[in-house]
Amino acid sequence: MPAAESTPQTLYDKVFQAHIVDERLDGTILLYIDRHLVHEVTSPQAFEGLEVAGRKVRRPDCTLATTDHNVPTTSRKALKDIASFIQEDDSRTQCVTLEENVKKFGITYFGLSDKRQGIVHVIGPEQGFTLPGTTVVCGDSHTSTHGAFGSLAFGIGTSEVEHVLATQCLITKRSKNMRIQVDGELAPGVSSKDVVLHAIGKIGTAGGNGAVIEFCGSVIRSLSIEARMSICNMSIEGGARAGMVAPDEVTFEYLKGKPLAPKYGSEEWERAVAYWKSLRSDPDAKYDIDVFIDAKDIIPTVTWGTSPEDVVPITGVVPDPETFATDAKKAAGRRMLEYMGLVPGTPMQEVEVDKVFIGSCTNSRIEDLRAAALVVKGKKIASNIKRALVVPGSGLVKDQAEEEGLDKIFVDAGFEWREAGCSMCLGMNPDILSPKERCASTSNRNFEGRQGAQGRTHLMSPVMAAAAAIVGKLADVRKISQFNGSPHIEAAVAPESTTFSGSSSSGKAHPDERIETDDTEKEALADQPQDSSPQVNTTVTHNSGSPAAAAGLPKFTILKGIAAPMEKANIDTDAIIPKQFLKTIKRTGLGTALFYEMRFLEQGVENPDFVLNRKPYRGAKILVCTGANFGCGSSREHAPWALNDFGIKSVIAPSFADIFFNNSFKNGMLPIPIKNKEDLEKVHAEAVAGKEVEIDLPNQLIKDADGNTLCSFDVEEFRKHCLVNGLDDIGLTMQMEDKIAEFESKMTRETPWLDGSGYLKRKGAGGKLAVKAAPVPKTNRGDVKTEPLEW
Ligand SMILES: CC(C)[C@H](C(=O)O)[C@@H](O)C(=O)O
Ligand code: SF4
Repeated sequence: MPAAESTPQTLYDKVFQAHIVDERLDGTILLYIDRHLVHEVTSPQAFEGLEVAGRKVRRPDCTLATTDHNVPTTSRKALKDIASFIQEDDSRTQCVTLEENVKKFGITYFGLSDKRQGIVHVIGPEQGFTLPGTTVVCGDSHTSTHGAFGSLAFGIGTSEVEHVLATQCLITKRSKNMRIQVDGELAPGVSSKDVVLHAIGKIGTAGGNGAVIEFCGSVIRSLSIEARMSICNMSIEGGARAGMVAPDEVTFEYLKGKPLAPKYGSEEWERAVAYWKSLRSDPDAKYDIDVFIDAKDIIPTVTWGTSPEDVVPITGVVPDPETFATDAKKAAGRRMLEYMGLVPGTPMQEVEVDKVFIGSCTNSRIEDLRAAALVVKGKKIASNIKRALVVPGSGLVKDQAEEEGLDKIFVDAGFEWREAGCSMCLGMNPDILSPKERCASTSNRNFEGRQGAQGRTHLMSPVMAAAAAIVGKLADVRKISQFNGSPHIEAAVAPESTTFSGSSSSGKAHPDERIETDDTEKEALADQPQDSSPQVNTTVTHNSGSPAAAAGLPKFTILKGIAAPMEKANIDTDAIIPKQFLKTIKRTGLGTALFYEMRFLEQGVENPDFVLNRKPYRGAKILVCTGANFGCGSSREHAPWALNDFGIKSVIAPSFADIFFNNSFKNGMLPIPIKNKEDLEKVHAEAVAGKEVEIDLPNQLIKDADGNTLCSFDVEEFRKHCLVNGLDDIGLTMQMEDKIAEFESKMTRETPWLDGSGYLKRKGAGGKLAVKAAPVPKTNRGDVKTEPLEW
């Protein structure tokens, strides 16, 4: 177990410190990853990279895969295999490719015929795969969800997925410590979703940039694990790398009997709990940013705009952009209201709704469904509601809800009761909004086009979405339901069978308890696609000759070219590349989809006003954006791939979202944060004038077309070293094999419960793994053979 440090540490410091494999003088850290979740959207290119390089998955026992984003949520009664079940070609290809990859690389996989399939952030906790004090990653921004257990959990891009698959490590830096303390008591009808929406409204979508947020205070302590997950889930919407809650009795109680947690009552369980109890911030620990929220200031909250920070209490009105602080904010506000079809001053409760979506990794767990069912019970959805969907987060949640009779309550009220998946949260599957349709949604992002092109999303809690379905407008749930306290706290307890009409509750406390621990390995392996199985579409092949996979990273030294100006703040990765283009299994060819919604009018006609459609910006190599928080939202590496493919190799902006920033470097691109307004304005002016700009990375200078220096910039030494030399950091990390193996031996001694104690036993625990024997990379993605032993 990690030794106690003398200086007071935060929860984040403790977990981070315990996972350091190696640290360079410049603060670059090789961090060990305990748990890796994999889904079909962000993994195909990573597996392809492994294959091309002849690398293996280092820790199949610590890797868990499922399909969630692309899967239809219609009945699976007729399911034979995924290849025949998914109609849409690209969605099918991604899912089939994942099945091929899990088979090829020996990874535990929950497919559509497995009750444990579901949204990746629902199934990890449900299985006890997520444990306190662990590092958890996934190629998905909402990995922050798992921080509710006191784990350090964060989203990564596809290149990092490949890095973790190959090395079980990541190259990273320390984050800042941020604390959000919520004290007091939640008022009746106020959910944990309201807490997090309120917090994001307060700090803004860039408020947590570069930081890990620890949520604490009496309100957080009073919440169930599921309610804490909803809060940590949306830390990413507050710009943070991760969100964490210190593990406590509530956490331990949740983990009892989970298939992949240490066996309850065993000596290992006792050891684990003793360690988990040490994972709380020391009394004098210092935070870089402190935020206090009084619970009495939180009432049911909804969003009005197209960014999660655009929140308003349900009792409020649509804000007037003319009252906003700056011209840029006024302009952004006007655009949002136009997009959302809203008029300033309209009471929020007068806004009519077309569709209702209860689901997503934020709010699709059993307590969410129980809470929404309490509101809906015995009522009917309003006649203007075109569709109301309830999409459980996993097959096990669905089963549990059905045992409690919740499905009947929803169906009787007019809701559709669906199968597990991401569904209308981002509409990569058939569940989408039509243009201009307005949705009351329990998901986490209200970006333009998120739930369907031109769709209008209002974020809210499950009980508020249920109320909107009943009233037909955004509604204050407190007016139609009686609450004794926070809905989440009430719903944490399984109802008696009499509580819900039609319930046949068997008294089982939690969905996953239905799987006998002894059978877990058998069950997991039973769902692995078999070699002879017709469900693997053999027409899907890995193109090992793919130029993208084999081309390597070009060296970045001097970049000179046209710079395109942009002014908008919070340009999210959904805007950089919308969801319909994520269904590729390649890294290339995405340039045509770049800024798709802004760049093209209806029917693919170019928007003549969009900067990249104008001369000379069609050939831009650089983007200069004066708005902050560029690349926020999803972890999709498709965003830098699209920029790169278009020809843009560097983005200059006041600040960047963390995952986009990382992803850019992994593709040989240079994101340059320039905080100094005057400096940024000088570069922006050159861009507006349509002149060339020169970026000199070795000297860290930005110059005008005549070679005059406009400003200097900062870049981390290690990142610069990799860019200038075109280095493949996977190869560099693999040269650290001895240190990684030594670290793993230590972990096996100190935290043995993390060694794949569940479905797949670790092969050769404590020793060196197959990675040493892997053939020398065929790829030239970096000069791994000639570089010194340094990373
Ligand atoms: C597809 C994936 C990269 C993405 C994410 O990272 O968040 C998705 O889950 C989303 O919610 O936009
Ligand atoms: S945010 Fe939505 S799309 Fe992304 S993982 Fe969660 S449910 Fe899936």
